[in-house]
Parts: sequence; C-alpha cells; structure tokens
Amino acid sequence: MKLPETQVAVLEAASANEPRTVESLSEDLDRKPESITRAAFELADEGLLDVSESIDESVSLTEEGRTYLEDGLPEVRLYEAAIDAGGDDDPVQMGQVIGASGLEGGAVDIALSNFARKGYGGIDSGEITANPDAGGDDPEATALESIAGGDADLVTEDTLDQLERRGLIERSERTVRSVQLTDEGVTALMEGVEVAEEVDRLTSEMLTSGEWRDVEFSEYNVAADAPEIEGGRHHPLRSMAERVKDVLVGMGFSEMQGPHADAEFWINDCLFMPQDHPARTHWDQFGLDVPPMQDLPEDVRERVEAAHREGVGEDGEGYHSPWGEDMARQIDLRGHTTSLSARYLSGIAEGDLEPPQRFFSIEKAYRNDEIDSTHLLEFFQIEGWVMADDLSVRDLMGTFTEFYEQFGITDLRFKPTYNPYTEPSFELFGEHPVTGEVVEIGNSGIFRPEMLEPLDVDCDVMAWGLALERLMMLVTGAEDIRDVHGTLVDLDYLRTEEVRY
Ligand SMILES: N[C@@H](Cc1ccccc1)C(=O)O
Repeated sequence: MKLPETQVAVLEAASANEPRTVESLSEDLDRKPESITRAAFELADEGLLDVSESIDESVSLTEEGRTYLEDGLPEVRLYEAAIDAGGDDDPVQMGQVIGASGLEGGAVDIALSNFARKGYGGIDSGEITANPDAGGDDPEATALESIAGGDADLVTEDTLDQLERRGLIERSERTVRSVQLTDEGVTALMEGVEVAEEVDRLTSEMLTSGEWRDVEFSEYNVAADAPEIEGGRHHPLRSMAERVKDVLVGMGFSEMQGPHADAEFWINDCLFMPQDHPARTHWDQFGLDVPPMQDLPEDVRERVEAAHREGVGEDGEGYHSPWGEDMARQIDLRGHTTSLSARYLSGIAEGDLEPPQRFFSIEKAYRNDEIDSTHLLEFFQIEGWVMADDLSVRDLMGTFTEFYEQFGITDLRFKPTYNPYTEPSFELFGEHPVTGEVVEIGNSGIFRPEMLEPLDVDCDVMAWGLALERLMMLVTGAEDIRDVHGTLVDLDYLRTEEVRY
C-alpha cells in the first residue's frame, strides 16, 4: 500500500494496544500537531486508525492566586494576626490586627469577607475575635499549593469552584485526540506500506516542468486544527481617523500638513498668545533643545510683533507684554495643531487663499498633561477651519452638528469659553454612552482680528480643535483612553476590535 509520507509515519508510530495522543506523536515525529491530526483523520477515513477525543481540563493559578500562594491567603493572615494578638481569648481592636497582618488596600476587604465566610471568627463594632478551633489547614490554601505543584486532581470540585469564583485560578478545556491502530491498520503494516509522492501545494516549477501531471495532491481537511494567524491590521484609532477624514473630505475640506516640532511663532505667537502667557511655560508644552527656527517670513513676523505690542485696529491695545524673537524661534513639540492653521492662513503653506476655503488635519499634538483616564501625553487633534466672507456662531454650530451626526452623536452641548485667539469661543461636550457623563470633546471659535490681520486674512475664519480619542470614546463606549491607545492596550482588543463604519 502507498500512502503519503506523514500518514506512513503516523501509522508506524501508532500502536494497536494503547492510544497515543497527537501531542506525543507530534513530538516523536517532529511534525506539527496539525499535520499529525490531518494524517490521523485521513487514516481513519481509510479505516486504518481509530481517532478518539477527550476533553482535558487544565487548572492554573492567576496572578492573584500566585500572590496568595507566596504570601498566604489574606483571611489566613488576618486570622493568624488575630490569634497572635490574643483574639482567641478577648476581642481585639481591628485596626491593630490589620496593621499586624500587613494587609493593605483591597486585600483587607477580601480578608474580612472570607474570614467571616470560613468561620474564622467574628467582627463586631470594630473589634475582632478569632475562633480558636478554626486553625489548621485551610483547604483553599492547600488547594493553591496542589495546583501550583501540578496536582489539581487532588482538589475537590467545590474548592475549585470557590477558587474560580475568587478569581484565584483559571480553568481551561482542550480537546485531546488519540489514535490507535485498527485491525486493518495492523494488517496493512504487516503487508508493508510505502511512501507515495504527494504534494500539498502547486508550485510554478511544477507547472512549467509538467511534473504536476504525475504527482498526487493531498486533500484539504477543513476541519483540521490549524494555528491561529494574526494578520496585520490598522489600529482602531487609526481606522477612526480614516473615517473622520472621509467625513471631512465629504464635507468639502482639504487636508493640511506640517511639522510636529515647530517654532513657537506658529504655535503661539501667530495665535496672539502673549509670550508671558502661562500656557507657554514648559509645563504643558514640550520644548526641544535644538537650534532655533531660521526661516520665519519677515513681513508676517513684523505684523505679529506689532499686534502683540500695539494691538490691531483703532481700539487695539495689544498686550504691551515683552515680545522677543528668540522665543518666537524656539522649537517645541506642538501643543495643538492650530500651528498648521496659522501656517496655512499666513500663505506660507499653499500661497494666499481666497474665500471660501475649508481645511482640516487629523494629527498628533503633544502636552505635558497628567496621565489619567481621559488624558495622554499625546493625542490626535481634529483641527479644522472655514474661511468665508460672513461667518457666525450659527455656522460653527451647524458644522459641528452635521459632523458629529455622522458618528451618531446628536446631543452636542456648547459652553462659552476663552481662547486668546478666538472671540467668541465655545467648548463642545457630548454624553458618554456608558457612564452618562458629559465629556469635553473639543474647543472652537471665530478667529480674532488680532490673529487674522497679521496673517493678512481679511475675511472671517471659524475654527476648532476636536479630540479624536474623545470621539472614539463616545463612539465605542470606552471608558478609559488607555484602553484604546498607548502601551497598556490589550492586544486582543487590537486584534479583534470590529471596524466601525
Ligand atoms: N487650539 C485649541 C483648539 C482650537 C482651535 C481653533 C480655534 C479654537 C480652538 C485647543 O487645542 O484646544
């Protein structure tokens, strides 16, 4: 009889007297379990082998379980501390016993609830008593040791259930396949089996040489186990950015581009932010230790300086605050992408622009913020502006309503705010779908003449900076930004998050 190579190997390694697992064959024959499984099923189809399946349950300690294995269960530590303090004779102060036990934080609550459940003693008005008869081996502690030592079968089902409820162990099931020779298989082996030339994929060489005519092709077994393959894919936040881009392009906007590290001139000075403005100290903007920006357009620089010193228009006052070129040329990581808007409005990016114009960017901004559930040190800002002859706050609100509707967000709220470069200014808020909390999602306004005139723009410009991550939180219901973006994100989330469209 002629059989493909792997089938011959499996047949020869299988025994008629005792089942052998696919894993052990895979090790002995140095072939992948999935090819052994495939060969085994093919041999079973031929009647040469029996394949049997059983479920193997494995138990392992979770991180918390391992901690308790080392340090002792919290309730046992509490009990021991209570006994040491004489709690088996008279009630003792709880604070004192907890202190002596060395338990801290959440472990204290865990200790107290299990202490009561296990009848280790009583707790009453801040005092604790220990039941002297309760000492001895704690079955859960013993079970943790057995499981760690690979003897999970010594542990009773009840204890396993209890440990699983406490989150101290993880149980997983897996199918174990074993093979055994049938009588027909034994006969075939005695009569002799040979390796047949069989291929599992067609190559271009086979096609050109004509060899494909003479070989035998193995059949596909779509039921065979195969390793999971994680293909590359876009980060969910990147997909969200792409979607926002599509929406804005659909609304007639063009994309802006520009440097992440830029002169403070474009980040702050053009935005009529005085050089002694608190946001310019390095507390929330990252300054870079690099040579200053050389090429600032001289005419724009002069007009910006004049706006800062004397103001703009007849009633202009300016800040009269110190203004120096050194600071304007200093390079920072941009704290907002409004630096791009300043570059585009000034004409240095695309030349002079005639109204109407619409521009956007979805790019990173960097701030030295305190990291928490809604802040990272860098985030994606959805920057945008519209230039036209006559714009009002209604246009701004209408644009936001239309934009956010495309993401199913219809309950926008607006709150007046202050920006040095816009008047009036509005913050935007949306409701978080899970927590119901009202979350800030952006900031906006109509650029002031003190910003526009030095940039030589003589019509209206409304503008905004929205946070992509916050939009993502409202769309996905994520409650912590760190679950979506950054080093703490769960890989499974990145692999399996559905594409939202
Ligand atoms: N630069 C502002 C956003 C903004 C842009 C344009 C106009 C008004 C506000 C921020 O980072 O919060």
